[in-house]
Amino acid sequence: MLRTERLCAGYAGGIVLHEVTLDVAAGAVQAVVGRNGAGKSTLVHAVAGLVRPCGGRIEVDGVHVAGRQPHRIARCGVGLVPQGRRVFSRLTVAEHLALAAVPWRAATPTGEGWTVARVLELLPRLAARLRHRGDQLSGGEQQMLAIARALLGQPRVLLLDEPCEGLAPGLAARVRDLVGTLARTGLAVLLVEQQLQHAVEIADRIAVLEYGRVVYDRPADEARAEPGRLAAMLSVAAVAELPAPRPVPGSGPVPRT
Ligand SMILES: Nc1ncnc2c1ncn2[C@@H]1O[C@H](COP(=O)(O)OP(=O)(O)OP(=O)(O)O)[C@@H](O)[C@H]1O
Repeated sequence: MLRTERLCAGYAGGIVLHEVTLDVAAGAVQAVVGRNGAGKSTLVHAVAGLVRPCGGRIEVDGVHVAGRQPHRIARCGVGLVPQGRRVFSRLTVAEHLALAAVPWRAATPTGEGWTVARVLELLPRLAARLRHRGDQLSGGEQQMLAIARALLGQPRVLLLDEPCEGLAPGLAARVRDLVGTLARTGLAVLLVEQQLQHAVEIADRIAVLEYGRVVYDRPADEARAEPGRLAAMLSVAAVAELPAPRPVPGSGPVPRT
């Protein structure tokens, strides 16, 4: 669904991403972990069109999108949940959702488009906050709103830049559950995470970015079997073992978050 091939991107100060090749299948979560400044946000921004690539390819469902304007890439089915949520402090939840809704866009992989009603069914907490302004929401509610906004763009590829950053552990776990649930609707999810432990709970594959290069990219099961190697790559304290995948219901009703 999403493929970056030898993708290079950077800023006036120099190249940050060096020949990054990743494949994210529909229904799968590809986590990208790395230290501060490794280039994780640059990767997400390059895919979304916010940073112009200087080499390589970005394909969404086989269509080469690198270099297109962000709104055109969004129309190709790429949704971004940016780092720090970026909700508007003066707009209400209802106003955010109304602005984000694009019902004319192609349906999601399951054939069902995301409507405001469907999003609120998935995120009932937002339904109870419709009249609240962005600056009246908790961090977790803002994150839910940022995800809701991205879903209303009818993405087939969802880019999440550190969605659990700054959230209390319980809320962060709920966001991770939600990400797993969304992947199981058929979305291809590219999840940028600093916390290795968080990434392995929901990822199908784990890649490590080091100085803008992919130095590791394996199925999550293999990554879980070699926690020491990953910890060394990320220069984090040795982890005795990594958590098992979170059980995400594959069938039955969508859990409420
Ligand atoms: N707008 C920008 N202009 C110039 N340089 C930038 C810009 N944004 C990021 N950089 C630089 O690019 C490099 C990679 O930054 P990036 O934000 O992609 O890393 P990251 O892995 O997401 O880090 P973090 O985990 O701290 O968010 C850093 O050296 C950073 O200073």
